[in-house]
Amino acid sequence: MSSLDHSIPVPAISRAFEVVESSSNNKTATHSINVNEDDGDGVFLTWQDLWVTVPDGQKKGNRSILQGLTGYARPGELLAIMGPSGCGKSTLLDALAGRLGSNTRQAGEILINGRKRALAYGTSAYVTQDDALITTLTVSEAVYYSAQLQLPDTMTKLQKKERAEMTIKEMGLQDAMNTRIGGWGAKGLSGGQKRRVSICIEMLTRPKLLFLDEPTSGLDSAASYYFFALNGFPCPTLQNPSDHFLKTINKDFQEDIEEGLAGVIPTEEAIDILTKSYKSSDNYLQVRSQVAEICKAQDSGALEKKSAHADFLTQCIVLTSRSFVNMYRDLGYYWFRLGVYVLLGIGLATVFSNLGTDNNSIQARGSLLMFVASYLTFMTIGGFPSFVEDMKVFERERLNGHYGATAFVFGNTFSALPYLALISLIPGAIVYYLPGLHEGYQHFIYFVLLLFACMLLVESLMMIVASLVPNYLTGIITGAGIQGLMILGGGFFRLPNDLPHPFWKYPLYYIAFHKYAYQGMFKNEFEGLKFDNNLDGEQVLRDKWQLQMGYSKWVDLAILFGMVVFYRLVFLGIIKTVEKMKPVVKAFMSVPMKQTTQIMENPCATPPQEDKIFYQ
Ligand SMILES: Nc1ncnc2c1ncn2[C@@H]1O[C@H](COP(=O)(O)OP(=O)(O)OP(=O)(O)O)[C@@H](O)[C@H]1O
Repeated sequence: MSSLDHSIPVPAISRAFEVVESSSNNKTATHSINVNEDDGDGVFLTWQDLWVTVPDGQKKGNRSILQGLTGYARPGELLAIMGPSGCGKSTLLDALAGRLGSNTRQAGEILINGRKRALAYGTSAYVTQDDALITTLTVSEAVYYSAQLQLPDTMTKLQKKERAEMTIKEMGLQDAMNTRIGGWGAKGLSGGQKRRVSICIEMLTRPKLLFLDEPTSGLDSAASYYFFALNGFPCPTLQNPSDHFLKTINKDFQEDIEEGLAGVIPTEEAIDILTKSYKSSDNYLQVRSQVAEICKAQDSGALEKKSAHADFLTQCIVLTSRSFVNMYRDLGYYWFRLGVYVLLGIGLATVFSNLGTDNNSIQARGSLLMFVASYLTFMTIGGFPSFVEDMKVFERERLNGHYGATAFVFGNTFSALPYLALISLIPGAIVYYLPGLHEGYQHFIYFVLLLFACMLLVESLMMIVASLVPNYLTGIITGAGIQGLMILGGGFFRLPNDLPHPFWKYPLYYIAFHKYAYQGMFKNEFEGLKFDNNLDGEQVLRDKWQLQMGYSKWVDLAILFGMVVFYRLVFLGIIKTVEKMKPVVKAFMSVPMKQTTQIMENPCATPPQEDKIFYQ
């Protein structure tokens, strides 16, 4: 049996509890590290004199979040970290898991089995505070899709399904298996159940080391009880020990506490007493000697390399299928847009009814086509919130190494194609046939293909925006702003020869996809048409719309599809670059601490050692 099997159910997270060391701020923490039972090749994690600082915007120096922490976690143990909000629990967990933000500086030593090394895929897993889950999936779907992605292809589909079901049961979620996770606007699982789904997904590979940021837990802390009692802060009878300890060291509500909750000693003083006492206690010495012992004993300890996850093709297929189901169930992704497009199509058809072939119809046809190529495609930004949600799930799964960025881009692109085809075809047919645009099914097919390419392009553009600005409001404004500029420079509102040369003509007119969309649509519409006074369509294209007539409408369409590929590659490039740059920025930021200005929050804190190595 895998070592993990003993520690799966969530209640186990709150059963064992040990404070290894309080920080120099004297704040213990509530997050947990679950280290699995030793089966001979378990993971020993030690950290010594761990410092993390961030730039302090106001004081132009650095602010220490963690100050000289030392501790250890052994296989088969569950370690919970407690403390008031904002004291640095997540930061400690991030530092131990090698996930600190790029603006942080880290010093100290974090060792795995006595050595500085990165954890191989499947050896550790991290469950963050936010449950970034696909809300439209049921529990069993979410876990099974994840099993297909994470588990190697040497396992059959049935085995993966069994592993998923077993893990769901181990997490006590069997009654909610067919319940959708739910989110905004659609209640599904409770907050605690969502946490368990997140944990369940990370348990699938049976990691040896599990980092849990705020699992639901009540704490049992006999050890800490005596820690505190000896220093003059005994836990009153009938009071939850963990509540008492947190109240004692919580500076945020100091006044209330001083008014009688914790006695007469001010919080700062209490923290000071506890810090000094801890630093001179046997416990502290024991922790340090334990760390030294572990490092010595495990110095040559090999870390088993876990088997690989599903191969690239499986990842692409599973991600496409998962994304397809999500898009189908998420009304905001395409269905709502389809409804609005149909209404707009009917609106356009009535405004531009009976176009005819008189000279007035030239302007009317141009305006109708421009509206379709610009405004209908512009509305694709309505799907932005769904893209952002997708990106959040991707980021979580990517950080945990579930699959590669290329597979994600592949899945996201291919799952969207059928929906985009549908929302191009149905409203496209209404807009095309009701007003009476150029007769002939070949013209209609071209029109729909071009609309499809434009929709795909705007989606690709918005994915790029989502990867750079993962915030609904700023993302939508950014996307709208970029498209607004492109529409202006596309050669309709100001004809190509009249566009001011700097910026608008060179380069914007040639970069904006609207140029190719207008040109393709206009050629498709006007070529072959005859208007009153024997005016032919080609003449209109050349003289009125100032189009470049040296190449066919199919070239415009090909350029648009080429742009789609280019945009998607840019999207992939951004994701990969951000991933690659993060460790570089982190390494750059991780300069020895003595070179930085310390803003010491606690006078008892010992300064960090200059020659410590930084953990990645
Ligand atoms: N990358 C960062 N840049 C700037 N400040 C940071 C960064 N990471 C953490 N902090 C700050 O460090 C402090 C500790 O944050 P952290 O999230 O570790 O606290 P926490 O104990 O986990 O809190 P909570 O229990 O509320 O989640 C906070 O004041 C936070 O604003």
